[in-house]
Amino acid sequence: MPEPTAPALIIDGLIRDVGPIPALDGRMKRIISGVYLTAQFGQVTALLGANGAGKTTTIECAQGLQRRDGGTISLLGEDPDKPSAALRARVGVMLQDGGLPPSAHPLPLLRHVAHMYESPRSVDELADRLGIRAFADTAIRRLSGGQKQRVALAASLVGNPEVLFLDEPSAGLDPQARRMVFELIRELRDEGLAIVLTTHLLDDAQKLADYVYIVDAGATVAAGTVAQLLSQATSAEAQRTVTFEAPPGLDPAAALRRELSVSQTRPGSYSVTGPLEPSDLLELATWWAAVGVMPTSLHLASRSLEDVFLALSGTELR
Ligand SMILES: Nc1ncnc2c1ncn2[C@@H]1O[C@H](COP(=O)(O)OP(=O)(O)OP(=O)(O)O)[C@@H](O)[C@H]1O
Repeated sequence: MPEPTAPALIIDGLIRDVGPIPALDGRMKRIISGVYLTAQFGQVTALLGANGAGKTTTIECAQGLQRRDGGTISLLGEDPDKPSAALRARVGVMLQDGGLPPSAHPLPLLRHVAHMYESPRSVDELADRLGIRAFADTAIRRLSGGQKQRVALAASLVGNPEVLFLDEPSAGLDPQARRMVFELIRELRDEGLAIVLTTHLLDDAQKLADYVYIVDAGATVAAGTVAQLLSQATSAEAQRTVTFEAPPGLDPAAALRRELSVSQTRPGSYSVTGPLEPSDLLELATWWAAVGVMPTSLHLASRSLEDVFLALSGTELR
C-alpha cells in the first residue's frame, strides 16, 4: 500500500517508441520522449496538448495498456506493466473510443459491470446523475457520441475506483451534458479521487484542472496550476487587452503609449492591446473625459492559457 499522502500516479521520463515505420526505412519512431506528471488524490490533473502531442499514449502507458520503452511509472505504488490483481479494481478508465459492446443496452451493461466489483457504486445513482435513463432502452450502437461518452464515464466509475483516467471527457457532449459531467468530476475530486484527464481544450483545463501538465511533441513542456501557468509569462510578454464600446470614429491611439496597439474591430468597438499598466487605464479614462465619451461597455482581459501554450510550443490548440 502506498502512503495515504503519496501521489496516486507518478510518471517520470516516459519514453515510447513505435514501429518499425516503413517511411523511416524500417526504423522505430520515438513518439514520447520525456513526459513527466504527478497526480495527487483529491485533485484533477490535466494533460493538455494539441492533437498528436502524446496524451493518449501517455495515459495508456500509465494504465499498462501500452508498454513503455523508458522512464518509470508508479500507479498507486505499483508498476502498471506488472500490476497486482488488486490494481485493476482500484483504477477506472474512460478511453476515447469508449470500448463499449455495441449491442448492449446501457443499464443492463452497467449492472453487469457492477457485479464484477466488490464495492460498486450505485448504478441507479450514476444513471440519474449522467442523464442515462433517457436513452436506457437504446442499444449502444444507436447512441449519439455524447450519449456513449456518458455511458462510458458511468462504466469507468461503477467499480468505485480511487484513480480515474478520462481521455477527452467532454468530447461530443452538448453544453448541458458537459455541465453534468463537469459537476460529477468536481464531486468525485472532492470525494478524494485522483482524476487524470487529457484534453486539447483549454477551456476544459481552465474549468476543471487543479494542476495542468502541458505536453508538446511527446514531452512535458510546462506544469503548474492554471494561475501559475498564467503568471509564468514575464511582464514584458504579458499582453492585456481593454475593449470598449463608444461612438465610432474616435482616435484613442493619440492619448496612449506607442507600445499599445489600438484597433477598431467594428465601428464603435475599440480594442487596446499590449503591456497595459494601471497608468494606461488612467490615460484612457482621462481621454474619455476630455472627448466627453462614456463607454457603453468596458472589458479588461489578461493573458490566457492559450497564449502561454502558444508561447511554449508554437502550436495552437483548437
Ligand atoms: N502505433 C503508432 N505508430 C505510429 N505513430 C503513432 C502510433 N501511435 C501513436 N502515434 C503517433 O504518436 C503521436 C501521439 O499520439 P497520441 O494519440 O498519444 O496523441 P494525442 O495527444 O492523444 O492526440 P489526440 O488529441 O489527437 O488524441 C501522434 O502523432 C500519433 O500519430
